[in-house]
Amino acid sequence: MKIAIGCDHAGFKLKEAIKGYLVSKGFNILDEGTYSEDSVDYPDFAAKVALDIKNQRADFGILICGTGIGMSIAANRIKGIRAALCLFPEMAKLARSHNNANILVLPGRFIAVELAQWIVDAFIEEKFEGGRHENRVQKIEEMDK
Ligand SMILES: O=C(CO)[C@H](O)[C@H](O)[C@H](O)COP(=O)(O)O
Repeated sequence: MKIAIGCDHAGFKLKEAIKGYLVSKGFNILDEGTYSEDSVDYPDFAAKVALDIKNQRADFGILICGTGIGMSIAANRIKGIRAALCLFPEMAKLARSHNNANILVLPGRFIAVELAQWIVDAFIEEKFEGGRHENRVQKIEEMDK
């Protein structure tokens, strides 16, 4: 599985930690930056990761900014993207099983590394349930038209 990951300066430290964690578990990582704590604009990195998913260069995306809010707003502007800001593993499971989310968003300034790792694990392991949720996700897709 290939995972695209991106962040702004506020998410850089957590991005590095999550990247190392995923590499140690054998995942193939596409690191779209940023590559330091120098101030940058989160929409630039949200767009890179969202387009990686849209154009099938990666299976899932992970985006990290200070709160996770800016990255969520920006990534969800790209057609076909369902980016979910998750604060607990259960939210990540539901983002996958109910919403078929394709990008996990994390708040770099408000979460410990260990909890973020549990959230990432939950997101990656969970599958979309389909069924009643299929129709709901389809209705979201139709809003793009
Ligand atoms: O978009 C955000 C707020 O919802 C992110 O948390 C950004 O990381 C944050 O705005 C960056 O703020 P800074 O003062 O420029 O470090």
